[in-house]
Amino acid sequence: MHSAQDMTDVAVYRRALTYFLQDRVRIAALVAMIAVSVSVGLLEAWPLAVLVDSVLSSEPKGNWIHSYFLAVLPKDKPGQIAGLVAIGLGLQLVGYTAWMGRMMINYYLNYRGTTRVRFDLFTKLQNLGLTYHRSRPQGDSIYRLTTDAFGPWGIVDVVIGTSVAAITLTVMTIILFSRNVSLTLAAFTVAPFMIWSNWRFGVKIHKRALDSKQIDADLTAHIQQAMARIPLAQAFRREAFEFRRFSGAVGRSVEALLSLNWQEQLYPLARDGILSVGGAIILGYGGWLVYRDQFLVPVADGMTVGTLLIFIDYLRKLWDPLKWLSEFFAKVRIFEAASRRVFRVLDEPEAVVDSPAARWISSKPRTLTLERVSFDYGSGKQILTDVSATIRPRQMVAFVGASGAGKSTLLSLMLRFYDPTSGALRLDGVDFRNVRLEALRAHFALVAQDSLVLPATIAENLAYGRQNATRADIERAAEDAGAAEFIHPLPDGYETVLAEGGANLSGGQRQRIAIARALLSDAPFLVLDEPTSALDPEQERRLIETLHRLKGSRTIILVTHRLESVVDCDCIFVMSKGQIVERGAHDALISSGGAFSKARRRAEAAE
Ligand SMILES: Nc1ncnc2c1ncn2[C@@H]1O[C@H](COP(=O)(O)OP(=O)(O)OP(=O)(O)O)[C@@H](O)[C@H]1O
Repeated sequence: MHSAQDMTDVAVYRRALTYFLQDRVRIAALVAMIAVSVSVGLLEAWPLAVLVDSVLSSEPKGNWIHSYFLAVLPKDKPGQIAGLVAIGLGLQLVGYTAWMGRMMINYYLNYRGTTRVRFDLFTKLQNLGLTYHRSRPQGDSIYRLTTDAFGPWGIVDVVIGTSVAAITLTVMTIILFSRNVSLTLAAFTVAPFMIWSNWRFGVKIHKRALDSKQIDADLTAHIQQAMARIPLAQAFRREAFEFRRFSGAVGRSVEALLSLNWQEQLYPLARDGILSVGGAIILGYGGWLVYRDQFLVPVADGMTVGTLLIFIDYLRKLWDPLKWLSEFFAKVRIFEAASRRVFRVLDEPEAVVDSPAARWISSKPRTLTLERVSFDYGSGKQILTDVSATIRPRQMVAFVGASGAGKSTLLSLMLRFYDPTSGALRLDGVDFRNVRLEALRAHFALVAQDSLVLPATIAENLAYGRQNATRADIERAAEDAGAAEFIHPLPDGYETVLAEGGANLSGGQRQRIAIARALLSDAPFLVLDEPTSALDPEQERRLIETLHRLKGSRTIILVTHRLESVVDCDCIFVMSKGQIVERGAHDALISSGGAFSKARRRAEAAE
């Protein structure tokens, strides 16, 4: 399959259509509804024409269309009048029903198809690696999911609408020409102006509406960022600066809206102006033709009042199909661009994928081996170089080293957020790349540096990694992580709802929630990135005790700057510039007098 970048337009349309193929029956129903409502629209004016020309006239002047109406009407005049009223009402009723059916099927197809697009896109975004997500603002993915996802339906809708418009216009033109060629030509003198104004306003309004939407999205993002920056702005007295930025964004939004409103007001003005001129031409010229054919030089098949009424009605009905036709290219381009943005993400290669040979392995304590692992984030700058290590089941090990040494990067490889550029990570000798991703990740419970908490209850936060956890499990994990002591005094306890980003918790409390969440998961490896950075010495001591207690049941991999917390680890890996430069138990490292012992001495001196 071609990637979205080099897909031809037709290929994009075809791909858009695939999202609606399973609704073919409904698409057929939609086309049927459209056919009914268009036909009713074309017939609407005929009962009046029949009434004027064939029923009320002393000399009936109807044509073959009239004869169809008359065939179903009674022979007496009152009966014919009543019959035409009934037909008129019936047509209205059928027209409204078909219109309603058309709109409901349209909504249904739109929402169902767009939901499928969104499901695909959401799943893809979830599978795309951190390299993708970190290289783009979050707003980009949100925009694709919320707005661009409507692109494929937009294409289908425009293609159906334009095809119907072309057919309607053709039928209307044939009927008009069959009634009177010169009046049809006169009526069509306003068609170029209709096309021009539809094209001009259609494109402008559409573009301005999109601009305005984008500017509003920017404004929302701006407000979100400004709210998050309030403490910073207050601390650095930047309120006036923030206000200027905010008022600038609001100003742009107002300007965009005004510019859109202006075009929205001009459009009906232009439309009504053109229709009035067209109406005047038909009334003037058509009126004269009726006078000529009926009174001046009467002719059998001449212009009648009824036909004039049809012309006046059809003039208004020309507007919609011409609008569809004149806007086709502009509209389809916009939806095509939106669809391409969706397909581009769907075609994005996934950095980390299950290979066909990947197999399922059960989650249990296993030996983790790093075998000459090297890695760079794609910029060419080597972050890890030839890192080798073996971590046996139920060991507690620590990675220590200066900031930027590559410790967190190494943990990311353990969760297979990335694959190494060379070398391999193995579980019981099996290369990570040969294990199903889900099975692999089930081995690891991560406490990341940022201690992410969700805007949900504390209990839901803790059970995020283990849906079937009982209240007893949750409380035990909270107890072990030292979180229970601040949860219990809360009025709603475990049912307390946490604010977005955990704003109603201290940094240490957030960290303990994240630790409890990891403890609650069944994963045999507990991977902790700086778990004690926000804890006070007492809390840190208790957490280390908990980790020691867990040592017998799980493998613990700790990344820390707090060297006193690694004293009892089975092995300490000292990292520098992406390499392991020392390794061993605490006492052995101290007695070797290397980098670790120097750092430990410096830390003790600082205390
Ligand atoms: N997503 C990324 N893209 C590019 N470079 C990155 C990315 N994440 C980290 N780096 C770089 O990789 C190097 C190692 O970073 P890493 O976070 O692994 O170090 P660390 O030892 O965990 O540091 P700290 O102790 O401060 O957390 C740093 O130079 C950092 O700038």
